[in-house]
Formats: sequence, C-alpha cells, structure tokens
Amino acid sequence: MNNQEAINALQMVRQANPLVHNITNVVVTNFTANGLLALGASPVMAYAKEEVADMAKIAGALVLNIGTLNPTEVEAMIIAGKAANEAGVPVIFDPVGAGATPYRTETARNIASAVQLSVIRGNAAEIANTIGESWTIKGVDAGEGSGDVVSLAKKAAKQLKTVVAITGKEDVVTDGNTTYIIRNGHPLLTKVTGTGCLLTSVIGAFAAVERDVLKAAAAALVIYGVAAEIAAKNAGDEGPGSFQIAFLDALFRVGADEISRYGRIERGE
Ligand SMILES: Nc1ncnc2c1ncn2[C@@H]1O[C@H](COP(=O)(O)OP(=O)(O)O)[C@@H](O)[C@H]1O
Ligand SMILES: Cc1ncsc1CCOP(=O)(O)O
Ligand SMILES: [Mg+2]
Repeated sequence: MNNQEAINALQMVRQANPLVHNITNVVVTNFTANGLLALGASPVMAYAKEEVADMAKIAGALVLNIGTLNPTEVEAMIIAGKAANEAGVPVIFDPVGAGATPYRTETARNIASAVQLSVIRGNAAEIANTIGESWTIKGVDAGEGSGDVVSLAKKAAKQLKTVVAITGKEDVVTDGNTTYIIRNGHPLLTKVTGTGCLLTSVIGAFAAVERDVLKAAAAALVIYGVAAEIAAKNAGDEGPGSFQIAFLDALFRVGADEISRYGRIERGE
C-alpha cells in the first residue's frame, strides 16, 4: 500500500459514487452525509427494521455506529448486518464509547459476533473494550490511555477476523498479518464532533470500491488525514468552526498532488 494506490482508490470512489448505508448516531448524521457527499460517495441513512435489509443489500457498504444506541436501533443494525453479509456487502463498524457503559460494551461485542465485519474502526479504548482487553481509559471518547496499539490492533483483527483500524495521533490498520501506520491528521480533528464517525463511513466508501479491505481502509485513513492537514492550513488559526467547513471543502478538493506530497503511510512490523 502506498500513496499512489490511495490516489487510485480515491478516483474509484469519485467515479463510482458508491451508496453507503449508514445506521449511525444522532450527533453526526448531517456531518456524515455531507462528508460522504464531499468525498464523492452517496450517503443514505435508513433505520427502520422493515427496510434496513433491503437497503443494505443494494448498498456498496453498510456502516454501523452505536454512538446513540437504543434497543430498536441495535436490532435493526443486526438485521442489516446479516443481510449485508448474505449479499457480500462490506460491513464497517464503529463501536463508539465501548467501555463507557456496560450496555455499550455488551452491544459492541454482540454486533461484532452476530455480524461478520469487514472493518472495525475506533480509538484504542473502544477496540480494547470490544475484545475484552483492559485499557487504561483517560477520556471516554478520546481513546487516550496506555498500551501497545499495534499489538492491540493485531489481536483484535485475529479475534474478530476483520481488518482493524485504531485511530489517534497516529493511525494503525491491520488484518492481523500486514500492518500500516499512517501519520497524517491534525489535532483540530479532535475538536469537531463526528470526525471519527465520518472517518468510519469514509472507510465504507473505499471498501465499496476496493475489494482488498486492508488497502481500502489504509487509503481512507491517509486521504482523510491529508484532507485535515489541508483544512487546517486553509482555515488558519480560526478554530474548530472554520476547520469543520474547511475540512468538508478539503474532502471535496483533495487529489493526487497533495496525497503524493503529504501522505505518510508506512508498513508496520
Ligand atoms: N492528536 C491528533 N493529531 C492528529 N490527528 C488526530 C489526532 N487525534 C485524532 N486524530 C485523527 O482524527 C480522526 C478521528 O480519530 P479519533 O479522534 O481517534 O476518533 P474518535 O473521535 O472516534 O475517537 C482520525 O483521522 C485520526 O487520525
Ligand atoms: C458526542 C457523541 N455522543 C454520542 S455519539 C457522539 C459523537 C461521537 O463522534 P466521534 O467519535 O466521531 O467524535
Ligand atoms: Mg468515535
């Protein structure tokens, strides 16, 4: 995986405009839809258990996000996930806040066992809690803590039989055998709610067009991080509000030049 492959994957997203079915949280819904549109994908949010299977089957990817979970929605997520599995549609999971409450942790584990995931994306604490590992949590959603993130990612990949992306200052993505480290991004991403959730959906857009899921996830991470760097430059030091707008613009405009110049992806151990 290298910058050129990420560029190729981005071109495929923009050509195919893949339909990404999101069952996500109420905080990030609009930002997620606009971020996917800016990138070049086609978002849809559909939650009713009466329709989620039909929607998941026609989508290029299904994204499940438990940020504001409730039992009705969780039931719909599992119905959608199983339908996607049957139809060969990749399922991307964001276990938002796993570890913060027992219900969230249990639900993250239930979804990960009921549905065959293609990618799980979260911060280190969320991934650790989803696989029952202890992790010193300093912030509920900040993913701060201590431990070896690469080992955690590999362990989760083997346990869940899926590609695992752990994000933070540096991102790690692995299928348990091959690992990439991505050193892009900007601290302002942590000051805008939903940037993790949108990233999970962006991984969905790439997984819809690139069959190699590890490559798809790595491409998404590097392009997202480069877009954040462009946004921070363009928004100057105004703060999170201007950054959020500049970031949507950067997802729309980011291209081969910036990715080849600024992409920092390398093979890990
Ligand atoms: N300190 C940081 N510096 C640069 N980029 C960061 C930093 N923290 C997180 N990111 C980036 O922010 C995005 C969201 O990741 P993260 O904050 O881990 O998600 P979540 O909001 O779900 O915890 C990712 O692209 C990640 O690389
Ligand atoms: C604030 C909040 N509360 C429940 S979901 C959510 C959004 C979390 O988004 P992200 O993990 O992308 O920052
Ligand atoms: Mg998150």
